[in-house]
Amino acid sequence: MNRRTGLAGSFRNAFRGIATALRSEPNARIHLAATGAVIAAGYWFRCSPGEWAVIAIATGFVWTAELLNTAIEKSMDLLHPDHHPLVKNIKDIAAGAVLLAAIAAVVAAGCIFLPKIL
Ligand SMILES: Nc1ncnc2c1ncn2[C@@H]1O[C@H](COP(=O)(O)OP(=O)(O)OP(=O)(O)O)[C@@H](O)[C@H]1O
Repeated sequence: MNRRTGLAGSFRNAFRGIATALRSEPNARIHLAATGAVIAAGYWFRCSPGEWAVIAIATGFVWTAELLNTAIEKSMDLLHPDHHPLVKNIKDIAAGAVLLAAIAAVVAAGCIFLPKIL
């Protein structure tokens, strides 16, 4: 924690970072819509506390991957704006992390909601 910023300032900066990602990344807005849909489904199907815990972990995992991916993309754009095969590898690997997190979240959602629907 930055002493001059303080705890409230650190939270403000973190929320500002999330808002920046939401404004600049279409994928982050897709995650936001998906998060809203999953929360609505959780209420609709009256999920148990254990199911809510899985939903929270899976959703947080996807958001964490997306925000880190965005930070890596922006870092690379700042450090090396020109086309470079290594930048491509770095960005593709970061995007791969988001994809894996999203697949895991879809599997978790399927395990929770499919038995309630079928
Ligand atoms: N400087 C670069 N050099 C080489 N390839 C790049 C470079 N910038 C982007 N790319 C390629 O284009 C893809 C998309 O990069 P971009 O920075 O536009 O992210 P994005 O469109 O926000 O993608 P994402 O869906 O991963 O968030 C990268 O995964 C990479 O394959």
